[in-house]
Amino acid sequence: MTKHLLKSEITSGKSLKITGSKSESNRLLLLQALYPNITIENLSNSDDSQLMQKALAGDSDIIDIHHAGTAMRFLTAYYSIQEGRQIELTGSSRMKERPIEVLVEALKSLGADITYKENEGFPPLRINGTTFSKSEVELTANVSSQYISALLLIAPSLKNGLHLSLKGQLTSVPYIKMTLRLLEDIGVQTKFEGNEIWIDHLNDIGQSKTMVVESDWSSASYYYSIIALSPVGTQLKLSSYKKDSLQGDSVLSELYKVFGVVTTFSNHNIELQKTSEARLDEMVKFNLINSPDIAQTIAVTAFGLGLQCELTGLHTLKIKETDRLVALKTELEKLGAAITIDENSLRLGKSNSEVPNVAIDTYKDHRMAMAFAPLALVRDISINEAEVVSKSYPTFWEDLETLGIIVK
Ligand SMILES: O=C(O)C1=C[C@@H](OP(=O)(O)O)[C@@H](O)[C@H](O)C1
Ligand SMILES: C=C(OP(=O)(O)O)C(=O)O
Repeated sequence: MTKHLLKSEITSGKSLKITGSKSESNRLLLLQALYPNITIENLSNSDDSQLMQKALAGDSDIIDIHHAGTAMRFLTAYYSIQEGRQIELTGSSRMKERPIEVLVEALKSLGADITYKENEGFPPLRINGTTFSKSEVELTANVSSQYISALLLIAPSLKNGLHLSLKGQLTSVPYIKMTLRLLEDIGVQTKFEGNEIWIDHLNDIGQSKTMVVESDWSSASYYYSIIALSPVGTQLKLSSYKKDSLQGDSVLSELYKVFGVVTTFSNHNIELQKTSEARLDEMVKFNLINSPDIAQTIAVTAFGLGLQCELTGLHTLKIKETDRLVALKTELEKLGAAITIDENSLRLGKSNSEVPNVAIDTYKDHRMAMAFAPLALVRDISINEAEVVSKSYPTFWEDLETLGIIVK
């Protein structure tokens, strides 16, 4: 379905409650399956978290996790240690193109029994659950941090815990730290020094423990963009957020200052306010190696404001829901932007922003749809296959309408 967004202003002073973090939720769901005394509050209502929850609750021997990357990686590790259980883990056609070899080889070196059903190095996988014989593992850390988090999540269930040696440059480090913080919160001893991580065994977590998921910062990015593209003085409140976040994307509160957006934390809310115009002569430069999921939002904000920008640290973008570098270039160019990309970066030059009637293609990528929607603050814009947003944020379009954006 295509959504047509008419050029609109939002009503200042509104509040929205954003669903729980998909990353925290998927980690906690896996930990809950291993340690049933965990109760989760503010769980994400995203498709990805529902798929994860359904997989863990069922006893099917074929599990299809569709488009959910974290679920694919975390469940690969989980089923590897479910002794006696034999499953096939599969996903969407795009999932079958997203590499998983680094994780599978690491698990196999620990004793896992996993085979590739179609192409070497890619889902679908056949997993025969077993008991691991080893507790030391080495793996490449520059492809996806999800492989590392997957191993960390099952590590306390292993008889002797786990020692991981990470090779190469680490990518998406805040997601590794999020996993470690959640493990610590349920009572697991962890140590992360240089490129080495040690996780102790934990038999059970004792008394029941309630874990409250903070709302999703990646979802908040679209509102940072909306406020950045709004007139000075416009305000918006989002809940439930905290200053000491586990989510690396909370760096938004710093990064968006350059676009004139100031964040105030109070009482589990963040208030975003546009306080000044962004300077048109400034080239915005960010390295997003720690927060790859907000690259699309930032590129589109800069374009909407008529700013030039240079984003680096983007080498993981090409193996996400789509090749996000190519998708951004193609769609921003339709709007008149001057874009160059390479393996690791994107440069937005001076653009011709007078192009009328553009429909943005989303390539089955929720973040393509949501990143381009804020352009409705400065122009009419259509978004194709708009339903893709449900991967992480099912009520996105309704929430935009609540703010006053006209969506048809
Ligand atoms: O662990 C996680 O929850 C995630 C890690 C990141 O992936 P990479 O480590 O592959 O960059 C991020 O892009 C993804 O949306 C969620
Ligand atoms: C990359 C993402 O998710 P995943 O890797 O879990 O599919 C995302 O949500 O932007």
